[in-house]
Amino acid sequence: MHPEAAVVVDGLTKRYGARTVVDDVSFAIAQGETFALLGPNGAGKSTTVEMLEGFRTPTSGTARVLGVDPQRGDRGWRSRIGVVLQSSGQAGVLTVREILTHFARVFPDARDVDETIAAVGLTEHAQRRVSKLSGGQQRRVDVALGIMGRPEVLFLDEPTTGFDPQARRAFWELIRGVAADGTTILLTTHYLDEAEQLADRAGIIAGGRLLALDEIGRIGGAEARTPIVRWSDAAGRHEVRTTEPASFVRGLRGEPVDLEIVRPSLEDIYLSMIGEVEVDDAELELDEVAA
Ligand SMILES: Nc1ncnc2c1ncn2[C@@H]1O[C@H](COP(=O)(O)OP(=O)(O)OP(=O)(O)O)[C@@H](O)[C@H]1O
Repeated sequence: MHPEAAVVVDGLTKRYGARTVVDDVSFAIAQGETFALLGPNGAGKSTTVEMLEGFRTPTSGTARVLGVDPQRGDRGWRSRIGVVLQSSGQAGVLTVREILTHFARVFPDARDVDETIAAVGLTEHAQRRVSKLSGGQQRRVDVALGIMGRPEVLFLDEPTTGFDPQARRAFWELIRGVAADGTTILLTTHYLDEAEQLADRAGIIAGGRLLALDEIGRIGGAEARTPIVRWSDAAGRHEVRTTEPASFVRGLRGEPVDLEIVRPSLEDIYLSMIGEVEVDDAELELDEVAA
């Protein structure tokens, strides 16, 4: 179906009892592509990623990573995959260099330990115990471990949670470098600017269902990105959506107060999509209560 794709997900579904947390999700990620999975808390992002990593068993549907069913991935397959889980469980008593040196031995073609430490900005802390690092610094250790084995496919589950803005930008640079080397990346994040900075394409998931799947600049379609003109006058605040904002503004009389032209951001589009699902779910719950 997608002979060249690094990741193929087809009808992937995960149920816990009567609850469907991933609901018939399908997408493919081409080799070398960076793909972002976006969605609110509890949407099913981590569950999807963990099925691709082979850590959870799908209820139905199929997943292939580098052509292999993750449930059947052997050590050879695993050495081609890099994983940064949502929550880390690093051995705190080891120093940054010790833990990376230890993991470097596991991979057939590991990166140089000190280069990797430098890439994640931890050179100054290389001799410190991981338990003594800040949350954001510990997260960088997780990222270092994820890229250590030069993976062909890298899974990053909320990699920059707890990073300060400077560290986040440094991380983006690092990931751009990893992507430029040809690595396929699946990223989950709550930071829409992070997705815009890094991803070629994105999927938006809510309530386990994939709501949108497109190039990052096209999510929501052209309609959703139509510019908005806002201004005030004696009658109040006005808002008009138009594909020709300049002509529209020229047609306004006098000097409109607080005039602005905005192009809806990915965040605006995302929030309106998620809002619709939440309204649907709320209606469903009300129906259930009424029934
Ligand atoms: N082992 C489990 N048993 C039952 N329900 C589970 C289990 N693991 C996850 N869930 C539920 O599945 C849903 C999806 O969880 P998941 O962690 O995939 O969401 P997420 O999109 O990654 O959210 P977040 O952004 O908060 O990390 C949640 O409602 C969660 O409570």
